[in-house]
Amino acid sequence: MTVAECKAAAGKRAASFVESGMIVGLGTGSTAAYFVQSLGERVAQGLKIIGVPTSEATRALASSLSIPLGSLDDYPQLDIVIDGADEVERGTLNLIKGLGGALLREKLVAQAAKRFVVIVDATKPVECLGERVPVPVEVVPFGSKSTVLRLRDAGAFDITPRLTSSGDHFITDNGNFIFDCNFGLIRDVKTLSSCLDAIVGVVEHGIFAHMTSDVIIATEKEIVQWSE
Ligand SMILES: O=C[C@H](O)[C@H](O)[C@H](O)COP(=O)(O)O
Repeated sequence: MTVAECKAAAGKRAASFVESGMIVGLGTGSTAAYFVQSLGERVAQGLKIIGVPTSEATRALASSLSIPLGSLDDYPQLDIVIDGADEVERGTLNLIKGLGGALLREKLVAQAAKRFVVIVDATKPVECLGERVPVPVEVVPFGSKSTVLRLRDAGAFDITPRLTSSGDHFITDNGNFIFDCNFGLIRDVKTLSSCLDAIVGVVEHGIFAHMTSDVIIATEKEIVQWSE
Protein backbone atom coordinates (compact mmCIF):
# COMPACT_ATOMS: atom_id res chain seq x y z
CA MET A 1 0.00 0.00 0.00
CA THR A 2 1.15 3.56 -0.68
CA VAL A 3 1.09 6.15 2.12
CA ALA A 4 -2.09 7.61 0.60
CA GLU A 5 -3.70 4.14 0.63
CA CYS A 6 -2.66 3.68 4.29
CA LYS A 7 -4.25 7.03 5.21
CA ALA A 8 -7.42 6.02 3.37
CA ALA A 9 -7.50 2.65 5.18
CA ALA A 10 -7.10 4.34 8.59
CA GLY A 11 -9.85 6.81 7.72
CA LYS A 12 -12.21 4.06 6.63
CA ARG A 13 -11.57 2.03 9.79
CA ALA A 14 -12.25 5.09 11.96
CA ALA A 15 -15.48 5.82 10.08
CA SER A 16 -16.70 2.36 11.10
CA PHE A 17 -16.59 3.51 14.78
CA VAL A 18 -19.32 6.07 14.11
CA GLU A 19 -22.92 5.09 14.91
CA SER A 20 -26.24 6.74 14.09
CA GLY A 21 -27.20 9.45 16.59
CA MET A 22 -23.61 10.46 17.34
CA ILE A 23 -22.19 13.98 17.38
CA VAL A 24 -18.85 13.56 15.60
CA GLY A 25 -15.81 15.84 15.58
CA LEU A 26 -14.26 16.03 12.13
CA GLY A 27 -10.48 16.50 12.12
CA THR A 28 -8.30 18.39 9.67
CA GLY A 29 -5.50 17.32 7.32
CA SER A 30 -4.94 14.77 4.57
CA THR A 31 -5.64 11.70 6.76
CA ALA A 32 -8.74 13.20 8.37
CA ALA A 33 -9.98 14.09 4.87
CA TYR A 34 -10.07 10.37 4.02
CA PHE A 35 -12.11 9.78 7.17
CA VAL A 36 -14.54 12.55 6.19
CA GLN A 37 -14.87 11.00 2.71
CA SER A 38 -15.69 7.58 4.21
CA LEU A 39 -18.13 9.17 6.65
CA GLY A 40 -19.79 10.97 3.75
CA GLU A 41 -20.31 7.63 2.00
CA ARG A 42 -21.94 6.21 5.13
CA VAL A 43 -24.16 9.30 5.49
CA ALA A 44 -25.26 8.85 1.88
CA GLN A 45 -26.26 5.30 2.84
CA GLY A 46 -28.44 6.51 5.72
CA LEU A 47 -26.14 7.05 8.74
CA LYS A 48 -27.65 9.87 10.86
CA ILE A 49 -24.99 11.99 12.54
CA ILE A 50 -24.03 15.62 13.08
CA GLY A 51 -20.45 16.60 12.28
CA VAL A 52 -18.51 19.35 14.06
CA PRO A 53 -15.63 20.48 11.82
CA THR A 54 -12.26 21.56 13.23
CA SER A 55 -11.43 23.95 10.35
CA GLU A 56 -12.97 25.87 7.50
CA ALA A 57 -11.32 23.42 5.06
CA THR A 58 -12.99 20.45 6.75
CA ARG A 59 -16.28 22.34 6.90
CA ALA A 60 -16.13 22.85 3.11
CA LEU A 61 -15.25 19.19 2.47
CA ALA A 62 -17.97 17.82 4.77
CA SER A 63 -20.50 20.23 3.33
CA SER A 64 -19.67 19.09 -0.22
CA LEU A 65 -20.44 15.53 0.94
CA SER A 66 -23.81 16.60 2.44
CA ILE A 67 -22.77 15.69 6.00
CA PRO A 68 -25.10 17.59 8.40
CA LEU A 69 -22.98 20.05 10.39
CA GLY A 70 -23.14 21.99 13.64
CA SER A 71 -20.71 24.06 15.67
CA LEU A 72 -19.01 23.35 18.99
CA ASP A 73 -21.35 25.93 20.52
CA ASP A 74 -24.36 24.02 19.18
CA TYR A 75 -22.89 20.72 20.48
CA PRO A 76 -20.47 21.40 23.38
CA GLN A 77 -20.08 17.65 24.05
CA LEU A 78 -19.16 15.20 21.35
CA ASP A 79 -19.47 11.43 21.28
CA ILE A 80 -16.37 10.86 19.19
CA VAL A 81 -13.69 12.96 17.49
CA ILE A 82 -11.52 11.54 14.71
CA ASP A 83 -8.41 13.42 13.63
CA GLY A 84 -4.90 12.96 12.25
CA ALA A 85 -1.59 13.80 13.94
CA ASP A 86 1.98 14.73 13.05
CA GLU A 87 3.60 12.57 15.75
CA VAL A 88 2.19 9.93 18.11
CA GLU A 89 4.35 8.91 21.05
CA ARG A 90 4.43 5.17 21.63
CA GLY A 91 3.19 4.27 25.14
CA THR A 92 1.72 7.61 26.20
CA LEU A 93 -0.30 8.29 23.00
CA ASN A 94 0.67 11.96 23.40
CA LEU A 95 0.66 13.89 20.13
CA ILE A 96 2.11 16.75 18.19
CA LYS A 97 -0.51 18.29 15.91
CA GLY A 98 -0.89 21.46 13.89
CA LEU A 99 1.35 21.19 10.84
CA GLY A 100 -1.85 21.95 8.93
CA GLY A 101 -2.48 25.02 11.09
CA ALA A 102 -5.72 23.85 12.72
CA LEU A 103 -4.42 23.01 16.20
CA LEU A 104 -6.55 25.45 18.24
CA ARG A 105 -9.94 24.31 16.96
CA GLU A 106 -8.70 20.72 16.91
CA LYS A 107 -7.73 20.89 20.59
CA LEU A 108 -11.01 22.56 21.57
CA VAL A 109 -12.99 19.87 19.76
CA ALA A 110 -10.80 17.02 21.11
CA GLN A 111 -11.21 18.37 24.64
CA ALA A 112 -15.00 18.11 24.24
CA ALA A 113 -14.89 14.46 23.14
CA LYS A 114 -15.92 11.38 25.07
CA ARG A 115 -13.60 9.44 22.73
CA PHE A 116 -10.70 10.94 20.75
CA VAL A 117 -9.48 8.64 17.98
CA VAL A 118 -6.28 9.48 16.08
CA ILE A 119 -5.63 8.09 12.60
CA VAL A 120 -2.13 7.93 11.14
CA ASP A 121 0.10 6.12 8.68
CA ALA A 122 3.31 4.36 9.75
CA THR A 123 5.46 7.52 9.42
CA LYS A 124 3.85 9.16 12.49
CA PRO A 125 4.65 6.95 15.54
CA VAL A 126 7.79 8.04 17.47
CA GLU A 127 9.57 6.96 20.65
CA CYS A 128 9.70 10.55 21.96
CA LEU A 129 7.79 13.66 20.86
CA GLY A 130 9.95 16.13 18.94
CA GLU A 131 11.78 13.39 17.04
CA ARG A 132 10.55 14.36 13.57
CA VAL A 133 8.58 17.60 13.69
CA PRO A 134 8.64 20.96 15.50
CA VAL A 135 5.82 22.05 17.81
CA PRO A 136 3.44 24.44 16.02
CA VAL A 137 2.53 27.34 18.31
CA GLU A 138 -0.39 29.66 17.51
CA VAL A 139 0.46 33.24 18.46
CA VAL A 140 -1.54 36.49 18.55
CA PRO A 141 -0.19 38.84 15.82
CA PHE A 142 0.08 41.81 18.24
CA GLY A 143 3.59 41.78 19.69
CA SER A 144 4.50 38.47 18.05
CA LYS A 145 8.22 39.31 17.95
CA SER A 146 8.14 39.71 21.72
CA THR A 147 6.23 36.44 22.08
CA VAL A 148 8.95 34.74 20.00
CA LEU A 149 11.54 35.87 22.58
CA ARG A 150 9.44 34.24 25.31
CA LEU A 151 9.28 31.03 23.24
CA ARG A 152 13.09 31.10 23.11
CA ASP A 153 13.15 31.48 26.91
CA ALA A 154 10.92 28.38 27.10
CA GLY A 155 13.62 26.38 25.30
CA ALA A 156 12.85 26.68 21.58
CA PHE A 157 16.25 26.87 19.86
CA ASP A 158 14.90 27.07 16.34
CA ILE A 159 11.75 29.10 15.64
CA THR A 160 10.35 29.40 12.12
CA PRO A 161 7.38 31.58 11.24
CA ARG A 162 4.84 29.69 9.11
CA LEU A 163 4.64 31.58 5.82
CA THR A 164 2.48 31.39 2.70
CA SER A 165 4.00 30.82 -0.74
CA SER A 166 4.02 34.60 -1.23
CA GLY A 167 6.09 35.08 1.94
CA ASP A 168 3.33 36.51 4.14
CA HIS A 169 2.47 35.10 7.56
CA PHE A 170 0.13 32.11 7.30
CA ILE A 171 -3.07 33.18 9.07
CA THR A 172 -5.06 30.57 10.98
CA ASP A 173 -8.86 30.24 10.87
CA ASN A 174 -8.78 32.29 14.10
CA GLY A 175 -6.74 35.17 12.62
CA ASN A 176 -3.44 34.29 14.32
CA PHE A 177 0.16 33.47 13.29
CA ILE A 178 1.93 30.12 13.68
CA PHE A 179 5.55 29.65 14.70
CA ASP A 180 7.08 26.19 14.34
CA CYS A 181 9.28 25.70 17.40
CA ASN A 182 12.02 23.11 17.74
CA PHE A 183 12.54 22.08 21.37
CA GLY A 184 14.52 18.93 20.50
CA LEU A 185 13.30 15.71 22.11
CA ILE A 186 10.47 16.53 24.52
CA ARG A 187 11.13 14.33 27.54
CA ASP A 188 9.01 16.39 29.98
CA VAL A 189 5.74 17.10 28.18
CA LYS A 190 3.99 18.44 31.28
CA THR A 191 6.62 21.08 32.06
CA LEU A 192 6.94 22.28 28.46
CA SER A 193 3.14 22.45 28.06
CA SER A 194 2.85 24.49 31.26
CA CYS A 195 5.63 26.88 30.12
CA LEU A 196 3.91 27.46 26.77
CA ASP A 197 0.48 27.85 28.39
CA ALA A 198 1.94 30.56 30.65
CA ILE A 199 3.22 32.79 27.81
CA VAL A 200 0.90 35.73 27.15
CA GLY A 201 0.51 35.91 23.39
CA VAL A 202 0.52 32.13 22.91
CA VAL A 203 -3.03 31.16 22.06
CA GLU A 204 -2.40 27.41 21.96
CA HIS A 205 0.31 24.90 21.07
CA GLY A 206 0.35 21.58 19.25
CA ILE A 207 1.22 19.27 22.16
CA PHE A 208 -1.87 17.17 22.88
CA ALA A 209 -1.11 15.38 26.16
CA HIS A 210 -3.35 12.79 27.83
CA MET A 211 -6.20 13.35 25.38
CA THR A 212 -6.02 10.35 23.03
CA SER A 213 -8.32 7.35 23.54
CA ASP A 214 -7.21 5.26 20.56
CA VAL A 215 -4.71 5.43 17.72
CA ILE A 216 -5.34 3.64 14.42
CA ILE A 217 -2.08 3.08 12.52
CA ALA A 218 -2.35 1.84 8.95
CA THR A 219 0.91 0.25 7.76
CA GLU A 220 1.66 -1.38 4.42
CA LYS A 221 0.68 -4.76 5.85
CA GLU A 222 -1.97 -4.23 8.51
CA ILE A 223 -4.05 -1.87 10.62
CA VAL A 224 -2.91 -1.69 14.24
CA GLN A 225 -4.85 -0.13 17.12
CA TRP A 226 -3.29 1.32 20.28
CA SER A 227 -5.70 2.17 23.10
CA GLU A 228 -5.13 4.02 26.37
O1 LIG B 1 -3.34 21.21 11.74
C1 LIG B 1 -3.41 20.10 11.22
C2 LIG B 1 -3.66 18.86 11.92
O2 LIG B 1 -3.18 18.78 13.21
C3 LIG B 1 -3.45 17.57 11.12
O3 LIG B 1 -4.32 16.64 11.69
C4 LIG B 1 -2.04 17.04 11.18
O4 LIG B 1 -1.14 18.03 10.69
C5 LIG B 1 -1.88 15.75 10.36
O5 LIG B 1 -2.12 16.02 9.03
P1 LIG B 1 -1.91 14.92 7.89
O6 LIG B 1 -2.90 13.85 8.13
O7 LIG B 1 -2.13 15.67 6.61
O8 LIG B 1 -0.49 14.44 8.00
